[in-house]
Amino acid sequence: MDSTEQSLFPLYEFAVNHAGVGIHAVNRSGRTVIYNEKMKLIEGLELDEVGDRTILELFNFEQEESTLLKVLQSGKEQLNVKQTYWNRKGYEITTVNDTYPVFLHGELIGAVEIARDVTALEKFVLHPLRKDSVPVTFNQIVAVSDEMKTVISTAKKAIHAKLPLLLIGETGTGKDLIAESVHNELSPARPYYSFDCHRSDPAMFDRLSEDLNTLEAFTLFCERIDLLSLPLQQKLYRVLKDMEQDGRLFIASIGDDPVELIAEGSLMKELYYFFASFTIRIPPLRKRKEDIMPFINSYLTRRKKRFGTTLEGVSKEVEHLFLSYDWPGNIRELEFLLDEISSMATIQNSITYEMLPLHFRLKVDEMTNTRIQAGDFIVQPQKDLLPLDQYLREAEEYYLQKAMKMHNDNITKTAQALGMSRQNLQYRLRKMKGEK
Ligand SMILES: Nc1ncnc2c1ncn2[C@@H]1O[C@H](COP(=O)(O)OP(=O)(O)OP(=O)(O)O)[C@@H](O)[C@H]1O
Repeated sequence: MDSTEQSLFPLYEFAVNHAGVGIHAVNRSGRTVIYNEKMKLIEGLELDEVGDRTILELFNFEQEESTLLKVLQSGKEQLNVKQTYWNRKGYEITTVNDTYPVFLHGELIGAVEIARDVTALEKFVLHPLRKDSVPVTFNQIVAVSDEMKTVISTAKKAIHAKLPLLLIGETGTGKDLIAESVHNELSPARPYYSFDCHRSDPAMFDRLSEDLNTLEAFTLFCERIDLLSLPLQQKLYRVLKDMEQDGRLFIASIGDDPVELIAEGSLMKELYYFFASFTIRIPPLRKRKEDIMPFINSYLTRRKKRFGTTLEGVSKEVEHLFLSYDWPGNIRELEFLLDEISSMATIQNSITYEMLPLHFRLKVDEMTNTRIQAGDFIVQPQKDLLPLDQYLREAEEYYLQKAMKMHNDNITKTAQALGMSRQNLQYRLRKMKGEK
């Protein structure tokens, strides 16, 4: 390297450190070599913490979740990947990342990730009812399907019983809304505490008991207790046991079947029993598609009232797509999509296919093009052969879908039948749905 190039280094360094996007570069073996100021802010780390660690040591990533590692392994760029994860301080972060492999003389020497922080934006768009600062009540919950009607009527029974309540459901199914509605129906005047287990550290448990023990009556909602480590679950259990008394209502939520969570060691049995006097299972949206259109109508009406937008409905084609799609992120995913569409709409009355964001169109196109049939795997002289990779991928997808169906979508049983770990099966299913 000549001295002119060397003299440019301080300029490069300055530019990298003052860039408005996070920049993280790793070398061929995954060790961090560049980590700029903005990345430090996004990920809540100090530079000396980054030191000489690999990214797997730095974050609570599963190996397959890190885009930097994926790019190092594949040598292919990954653009516009949305990633939500928890950094080492336990804060939830959402970024949109572009990750590139870097080659020198044709040889891969590392990878660079450029991250835009959208955490604040996500939080804002993901809680529109709270955005309106209207206290959440059962009236705001869309419940047209029989399944959701049962959820609401059971929640109302739990209010009368005044017993702890456990809400079980995938992410985005509305557990938070139900907890808040229960509280507001029972006694809106008393304090409501929502304790976000994703983001808590041991010190927060001491604060929780200090703050709450001074109060006679309150509602405490512990959100996603299954995301706490077992030692912190034990700590929470002890804090809660000390707090139990009349006038205090405890609600918790978990993201998966409790029997499975206990069996795999992610949920402490005693903590489960503490909350399980009443349990309510909120089915995923794909199992109650009757709620999709009513939710869209209620969303558009609310938006029209608030922002004077013109959108009033969706075209037949879009309705058909929405009803065929599986909504792995449940109502939250649908709401997020509607936020995206309505913020781009100008004078339209109806959401048409052309107004759907590209990422969603790609997902549904893939879904409609790849309904794989058993016959697709029969080798016939009149049919072109598929490349082996594609054939194996499609065969795997077909086989997993069948296996899941045979076991009523139960991950543990399907994984057992297929002789693989639950995590491995979940990873393959996520990959199949196109989630990163
Ligand atoms: N039945 C519903 N009616 C109206 N809005 C809903 C309904 N279900 C969910 N939502 C909306 O979807 C979003 C996600 O809901 P919520 O935060 O309650 O999900 P959650 O099950 O608690 O998810 P997580 O487990 O990720 O915390 C919220 O913005 C809420 O407004």
